[in-house]
Amino acid sequence: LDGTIFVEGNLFDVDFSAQRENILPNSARPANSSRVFYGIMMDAGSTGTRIHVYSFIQEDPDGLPYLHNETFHSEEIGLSSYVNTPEEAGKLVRELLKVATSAVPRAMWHKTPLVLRATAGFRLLPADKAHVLIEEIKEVFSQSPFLVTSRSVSIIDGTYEGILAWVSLNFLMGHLHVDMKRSAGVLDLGGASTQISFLPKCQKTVNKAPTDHVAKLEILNTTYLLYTHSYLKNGLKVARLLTLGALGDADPGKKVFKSLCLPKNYSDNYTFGGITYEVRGNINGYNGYETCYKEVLKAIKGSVRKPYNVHENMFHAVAYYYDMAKDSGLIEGSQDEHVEVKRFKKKAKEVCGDKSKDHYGKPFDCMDLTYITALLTEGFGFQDSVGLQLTKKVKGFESSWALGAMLEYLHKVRIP
Ligand SMILES: Nc1ccn([C@@H]2O[C@H](COP(=O)(O)OP(=O)(O)O)[C@@H](O)[C@H]2O)c(=O)n1
Ligand SMILES: [Ca+2]
Repeated sequence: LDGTIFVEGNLFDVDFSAQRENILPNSARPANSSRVFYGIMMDAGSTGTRIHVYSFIQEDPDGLPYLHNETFHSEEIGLSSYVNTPEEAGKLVRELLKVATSAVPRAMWHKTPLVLRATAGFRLLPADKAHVLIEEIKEVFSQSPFLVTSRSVSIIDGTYEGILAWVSLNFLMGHLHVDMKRSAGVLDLGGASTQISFLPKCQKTVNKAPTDHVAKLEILNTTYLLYTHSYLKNGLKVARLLTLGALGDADPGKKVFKSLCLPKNYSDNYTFGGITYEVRGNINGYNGYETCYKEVLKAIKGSVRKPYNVHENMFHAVAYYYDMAKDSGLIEGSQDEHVEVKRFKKKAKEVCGDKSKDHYGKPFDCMDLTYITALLTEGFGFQDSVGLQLTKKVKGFESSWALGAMLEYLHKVRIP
């Protein structure tokens, strides 16, 4: 595990196992001999860039640490949208790092690992453009006072993202520390990709899954087989482009993309990943839930796969599942709420059928709610009566893959 590490501009070769000891410093030991340490994880998502500054307490050196505190800040612009202006991406990262310098005590800066993981927005960029952005971020990191290694900045693949979201949620719920049998599945709907992850209870679910839908995960010397898969382009914002038939168009500037999911008189520009598309409602034809449903299936049929027995698990639905439920009034959002799949359908029908409003301000609500309904039922095979736990935070902490990624970086979980 030897590698190269940058510390304040100097280049060293280090043994990461030794480095690991430095990450959990003796000097931070309180009287009760438990150790406190910090870790900084940036989430370069397709629609936002976030920083999580964690402090952990390590009581048993061989066990999992406990999460003590999290300082979180989010900016609603994805670094991948700076595809043609990398210096702007660098500026945003530098800005976000200020959150870390004020959250981590100065004496701990040089021992605190700084990590950024990018998801589907970066996966969709041409490799050379993604590389330039990553190099820009590495440059900003190397100038920071934190502990930066050759592993600090990378694009994670969808399988990792799915596993790490599962680790985060179940870590926060205490299942990893105590009873794995009570683990919950995770449905994560991002802007550009979507993940489903759960620990199958029946062997047949594993046996029937394609090999790339099953991943090994090692926690404290025990190996688990997770069902996990990430569907690139099935995030909410990219699914809009698929529904409009606009994704991958070489010259979208010259075309108008229409959908029966949009209000008839709607006409505007839609920008994603640094590309702008002209979109309109379809004046000809009936626009409502049924016709919209047929359109959104374009994004799902033939790509999203039903696990053998998806009903054996309880699922937490995070990210856009939560945000859309909250924004459309399906849940109050004051705390986590249990919502049956059919309530997404009911809400979609209500919004798509509401001709009294132009839906200006929220023109995509009909498309988005219909897509979520179709993804859950036609895509993953959930029955209407199944309840999902809509989750934003667990015990006050963000339920994001970022925490799992931090634990993986600290070698507390391994993905062999
Ligand atoms: N810590 C976080 C990060 C993102 N999100 C949600 O994730 C969705 C956006 O996904 P994203 O920008 O990370 O896109 P992907 O790169 O995951 O496809 C929004 O619904 C955000 O509110 C969240 O709920 N909590
Ligand atoms: Ca995400």
